Amino acid sequence: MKNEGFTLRKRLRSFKFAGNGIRLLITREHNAWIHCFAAVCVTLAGWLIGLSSTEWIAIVFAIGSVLAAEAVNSSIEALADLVSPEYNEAIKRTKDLAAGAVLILAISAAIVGLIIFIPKILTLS
Ligand SMILES: Nc1ncnc2c1ncn2[C@@H]1O[C@H](COP(=O)(O)OP(=O)(O)OP(=O)(O)O)[C@@H](O)[C@H]1O
Repeated sequence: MKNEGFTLRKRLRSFKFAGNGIRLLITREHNAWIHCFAAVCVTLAGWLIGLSSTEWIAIVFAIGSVLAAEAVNSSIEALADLVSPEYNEAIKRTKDLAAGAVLILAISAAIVGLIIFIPKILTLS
């Protein structure tokens, strides 16, 4: 918490906390399960169909962006629930905006997937 000096040990500890955040996302957040399932399906499809390096870069960024947004959304929800468990208009706006950010990235990721996969699927048939 305090701004103490730089040490490698503390930086490594930060990685451990971040890893715990990823573990919480994957084990506790139901929406993240859906994103992970979609990510596994897209990765398998990409592997079977055969994607170029550029296409993999787009897919990896799309998957990473959605999961990262879901993690931020979940952390905002957790904080909001702590600050105001009772109904509050500002909390509603905050949660809806955070959820909207996830939806924007999920739609963008779906469009990226369609742009990459549709031409390949059409040439298969
Ligand atoms: N304290 C609150 N005050 C006002 N509105 C709230 C409050 N808590 C939740 N909401 C409304 O309910 C919606 C869903 O909130 P919730 O925290 O259940 O998120 P969720 O998207 O269902 O996430 P999860 O499925 O991970 O629990 C919010 O987007 C918001 O519109």
